[in-house]
Amino acid sequence: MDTIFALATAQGKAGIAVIRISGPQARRVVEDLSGVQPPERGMTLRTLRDPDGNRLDDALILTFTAPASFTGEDVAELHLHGSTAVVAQVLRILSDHDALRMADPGEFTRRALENGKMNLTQVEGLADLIDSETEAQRKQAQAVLSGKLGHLADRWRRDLIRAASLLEAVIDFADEEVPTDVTPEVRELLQGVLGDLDREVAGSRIAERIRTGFEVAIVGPPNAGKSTLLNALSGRDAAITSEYAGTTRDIVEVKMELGGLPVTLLDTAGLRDTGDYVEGLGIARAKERAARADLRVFLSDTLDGLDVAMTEGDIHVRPKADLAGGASDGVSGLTGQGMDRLVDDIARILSDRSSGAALATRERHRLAMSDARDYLIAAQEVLESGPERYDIAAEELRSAIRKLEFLVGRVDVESLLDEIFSSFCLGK
Ligand SMILES: Nc1nc2c(ncn2[C@@H]2O[C@H](COP(=O)(O)OP(=O)(O)OP(=O)(O)O)[C@@H](O)[C@H]2O)c(=O)[nH]1
Ligand SMILES: [K+]
Ligand SMILES: [Mg+2]
Repeated sequence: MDTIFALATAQGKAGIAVIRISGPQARRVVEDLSGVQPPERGMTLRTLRDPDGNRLDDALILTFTAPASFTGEDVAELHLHGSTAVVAQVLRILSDHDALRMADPGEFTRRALENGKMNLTQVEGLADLIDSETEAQRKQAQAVLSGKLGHLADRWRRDLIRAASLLEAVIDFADEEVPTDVTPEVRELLQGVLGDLDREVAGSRIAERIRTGFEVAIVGPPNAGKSTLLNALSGRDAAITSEYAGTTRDIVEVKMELGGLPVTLLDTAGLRDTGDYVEGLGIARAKERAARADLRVFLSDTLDGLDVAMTEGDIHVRPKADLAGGASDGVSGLTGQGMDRLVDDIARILSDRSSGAALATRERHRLAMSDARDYLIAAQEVLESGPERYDIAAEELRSAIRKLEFLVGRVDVESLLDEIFSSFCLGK
């Protein structure tokens, strides 16, 4: 096994930079750099030198011994002064060391997976945690990282293995008197797992949304003040505004955090009949994206003639509240009137929906679980036609079990790994 190294902290100037080294030669490398054998496990302050004895930096060195480390291998961390020059020089010296090579993206985590330190869903949770930008994303990623989805899948798997072995026992008795009727217990086990799977599959789209962000589209007629509102909500001049109707054509997207949730706000072209070819293209885009968005904010006096359907949970708010006087319940991007309430409304609607979020946060999870569910439903049907067909029911159960094993990465994962790890950055 190669010993690998990489900068674990972000590129650029900082108080501290951490270089991580993992593999059988980790301690030897530290000894070469510091001139002293590091403790098996612990922390020391040492001066690092290049092979010619030139001082590189004073570093805090952390050492871990296999298997009690992140990767499950011997690991050393060099906590350096976070100067780009120091980091560049130490990385250069490490590259020249014959026992080392630079890690591939995600390689530390891949080793952790291969050494059984985490399962596949936890790896995904870790990637999400590193990417998380909002409170909801952080909490969701930490739940996945803590192994909750994996534990759930393991419980389902145990129950299904129990059900399959009950059926197998009857099959083995084929020509003799069957000791007991196993159907009730198998039925109960299948129902329990199916109920859980239904709930997880149902909540997985919302969970996926928390991971990737909710889309909120602002729609309305031209000159309603959509772009002005987007700018006010995002606190920057993201979209062009003007008194000319038909200013916005392309969709303008702004990512922001609303009530702890990740939201991408969409500004869209004003909806109207137009003879202008390019404006017409913009309006077609507006309609298409608005229809796909998770939530629409209709900024308009009337909903008539907009040609975008208002669905349950959407918001309708009157524009230019400042012109209507203080009593208006509308919103004004120009003065800020009504904006707090609009933000609260959006956040409340999205967080109500988020309460049903599953632990499954990816399409991969959803597909594995709904496949498992299909096999279980098939098994249920076959089960009711009696012991003669138990062998078929057992086969369906085994297929369901394989899907759950796929979910946590017990089987058939090689093809998945490259895809998952390629999304990691270097040093993770
Ligand atoms: N009084 C008042 N004027 C506003 C308000 N919001 C926007 N305006 C003005 O209305 C005009 C149109 O604003 P925009 O933000 O460009 O409107 P829009 O809905 O994006 O327009 P299109 O992109 O053309 O569809 C500009 O002159 C804005 O300054 C508001 O809340 N109150
Ligand atoms: K305009
Ligand atoms: Mg606009």
